[in-house]
Amino acid sequence: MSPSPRSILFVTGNANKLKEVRAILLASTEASGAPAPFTVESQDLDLPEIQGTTQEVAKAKVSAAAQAIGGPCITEDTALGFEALGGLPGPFIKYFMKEVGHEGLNNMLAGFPSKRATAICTFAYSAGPGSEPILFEGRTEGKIVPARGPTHFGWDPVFEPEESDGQTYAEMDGAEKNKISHRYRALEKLRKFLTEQEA
Ligand SMILES: O=c1nc[nH]c2c1ncn2[C@H]1C[C@H](O)[C@@H](COP(=O)(O)OP(=O)(O)OP(=O)(O)O)O1
Ligand SMILES: [Mg+2]
Repeated sequence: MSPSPRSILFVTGNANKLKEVRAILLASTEASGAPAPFTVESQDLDLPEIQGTTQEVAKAKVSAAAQAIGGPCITEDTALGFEALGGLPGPFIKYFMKEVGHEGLNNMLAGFPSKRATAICTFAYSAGPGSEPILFEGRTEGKIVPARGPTHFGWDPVFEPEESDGQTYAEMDGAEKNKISHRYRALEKLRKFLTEQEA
């Protein structure tokens, strides 16, 4: 009989992230044929998010989460960087989305020849309060386009990945997005780390 998998606490207030993380882990487990190395439980905490690089933001967030929880946990930060703007908005994309929306993100690039953008996902793992966070990063290259597709999840309608045959993330089937997404690529690294830790 296989032991029940360890449960990892994912501190996030974003239900779409949690849904994608669970779907990606399920698909990886099915593909490998091995039992799930871990399951994901979630808790929503209102954590301060500092200014800085994606790595600095991710480390500070998971450290605050581990402190608040008093134990091991993971967090995830998503950034969207525009080539023409030297990587901005980057980790500040949430505030840009809220204030200027899909149209504003497009207008920000008017006058720049390059519409290239990189979606960056950074998972951070902390073994507990005071321990040094470990980061797992995934990137997907694409471009910013006028919004197309359902508007359920953030900037999905304005991001067209290079590997998508001309569809935006929002137009893609969820399972297809999860095969090439920034989140998938970062989560694969985290999954390998946690699987090796178990062994
Ligand atoms: O795959 C994605 N496709 C489209 N939009 C996305 C995606 N992933 C995050 N997003 C949005 C949500 C938020 O507007 C910003 C990231 O901000 P970020 O701080 O990482 O997320 P959050 O505050 O919603 O949740 P959390 O409690 O985990 O910090 O980009
Ligand atoms: Mg956040």
